[in-house]
Amino acid sequence: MGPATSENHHAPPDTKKSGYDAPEGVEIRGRYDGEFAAILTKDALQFVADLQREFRNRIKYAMECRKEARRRYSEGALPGFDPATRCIREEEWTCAPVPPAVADRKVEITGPVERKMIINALNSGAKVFMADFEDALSPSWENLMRGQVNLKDAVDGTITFHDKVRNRVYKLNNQTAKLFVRPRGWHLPEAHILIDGEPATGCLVDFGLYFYHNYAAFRRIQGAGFGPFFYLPKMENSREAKIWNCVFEKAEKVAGIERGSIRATVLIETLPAVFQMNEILHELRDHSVGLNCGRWDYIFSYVKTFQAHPDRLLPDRVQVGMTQHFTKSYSDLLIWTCHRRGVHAMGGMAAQIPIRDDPEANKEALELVRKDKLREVRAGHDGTWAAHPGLIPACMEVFSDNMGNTPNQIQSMKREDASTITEEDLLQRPRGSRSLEGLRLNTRVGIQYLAAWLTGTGSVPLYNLMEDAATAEISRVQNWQWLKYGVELDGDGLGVRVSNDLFGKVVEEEMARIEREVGKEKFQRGRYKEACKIFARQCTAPTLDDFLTLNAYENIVIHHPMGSSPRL
Ligand SMILES: CC(=O)SCCNC(=O)CCNC(=O)[C@H](O)C(C)(C)COP(=O)(O)OP(=O)(O)OC[C@H]1O[C@@H](n2cnc3c(N)ncnc32)[C@H](O)[C@@H]1OP(=O)(O)O
Ligand SMILES: O=CC(=O)O
Ligand SMILES: [Mg+2]
Repeated sequence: MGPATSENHHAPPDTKKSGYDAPEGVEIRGRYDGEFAAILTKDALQFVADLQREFRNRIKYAMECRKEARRRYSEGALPGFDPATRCIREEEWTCAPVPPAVADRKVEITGPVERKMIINALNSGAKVFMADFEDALSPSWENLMRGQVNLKDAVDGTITFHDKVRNRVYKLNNQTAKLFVRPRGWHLPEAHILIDGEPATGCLVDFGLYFYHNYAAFRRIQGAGFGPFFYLPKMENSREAKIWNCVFEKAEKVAGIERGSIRATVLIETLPAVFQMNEILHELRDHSVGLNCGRWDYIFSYVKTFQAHPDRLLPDRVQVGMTQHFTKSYSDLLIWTCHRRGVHAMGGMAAQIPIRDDPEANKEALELVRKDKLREVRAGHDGTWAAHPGLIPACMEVFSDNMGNTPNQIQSMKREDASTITEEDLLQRPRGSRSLEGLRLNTRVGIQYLAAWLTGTGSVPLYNLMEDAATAEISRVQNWQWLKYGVELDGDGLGVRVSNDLFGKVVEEEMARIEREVGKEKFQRGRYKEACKIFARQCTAPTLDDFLTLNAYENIVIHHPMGSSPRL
């Protein structure tokens, strides 16, 4: 279901039509709901509009710079350290001290801003809950606005949920995880909110509404005078971090709270950003609580950055883990950089999740998670991510056993040995083989993920692994890369070359397999055919789409009143 199209994207605001009381120049095209109206107040929307108006040109310029960098990489240039910012990398400086409320971040659970999951995550025993508007959330109007309602109730401590089928009421424990919120990346628009006739920037909507409604309660209840806390995704350059820093400063000024109250952890999850870690921390030095190894988007970004480099093709997705030389170098350099600057170096997400119906497989999955966490804590990471509450005891045990009573390893694991890591280390080609089974799995996973995303679910269990937008991206771009360069699949001894014909056959067979696996009824009810069309188009596109979610976004936009869509 796509939006109806119209040329009328500079129409004046009409609050009578939308039902919302929007300020001058702001138009709401999303469905009216009384609960949403309590979030989309005139003052909150004015705050978002002020952010949009002040920063829109800088955001557009930053997105142009991304394109320009991509053009250079496609002409053969390699990403690397910027000679112009050498002094930032070489001089001694530190970020503002870590707020006591988040000194200990040994295990952080992540999940979409869904009501029951928020309660479960906050009660999970993790130190932090990263509430996600990005990789784990399908950004439909309903999900985004419900997410804001849920977060407000969570910060206020009043959130409850009644599971009518199981007659179970969920509410918060006395002790809960500290809340971090991850807004969308800079690239995603919010098509249901127009500001001066243009779709708003998605992350300014997520940040602005959440900050506006929650900063005071958060600082009182959660942050011990600091906060709110954020995770910032998918940045490529310190220029983008500087915009966030200015957004934070403006928000602090408007709210009348001390500069440096807001704190954020930046995900280093693009290849260009690994060369900018000092610069990113420097821009955010009064607002930083560290960096995080967003490994899945990082692998996706490796393919995207090298889309025109046939000598840098990825092996099967399952073979690209954190023990490859390029990913190990990235994690080691991140730890050294963060600890030198006095902030947390957070680990990332192992994709395994509990397997309920197979104790032996469950044991193996848990063992893989333990192994991954042991590698992280021994390397010097201060904490890690868990996708599921069932993994928290094991992750916590590994980190606690290896860190003793200290809340973090910022002082004890300096990792100065990592200072010798070079550009070559960070770019080294991943090793492994490619197989037809890899192509099949990418296809099966990509289509099923997209089908879930189109129906409003942004993170799903598939074949006993967590799949979200970042992991699905790897499936998509890997297929694209293999098709583009007609690679030979030699991993299973078949030696066939990937071609449009082969891919067409694989898509057909995998769709039949998906239908068998999910059942005819679910297959018919779901959006599998639509997902298949989008996924196949993305894999065979002559030029690589920047983001799966950006490309597919118009399929989840629903405007009210209908027939009045802006151009994205
Ligand atoms: C690359 C990245 O960006 S990683 C970060 C983004 N990705 C994520 O955050 C993924 C988060 N995890 C999830 O969404 C889910 O765990 C999935 C989709 C992987 C698995 O979901 P399911 O198979 O439905 O989980 P399962 O049925 O085992 O859930 C059991 C219980 O745990 C809860 N649960 C599962 N995962 C989470 C979570 N991450 N947070 C809170 N509660 C959770 C469920 O709500 C359910 O609760 P209930 O027993 O009260 O009903
Ligand atoms: O956001 C995390 C990632 O791995 O991507
Ligand atoms: Mg990510």
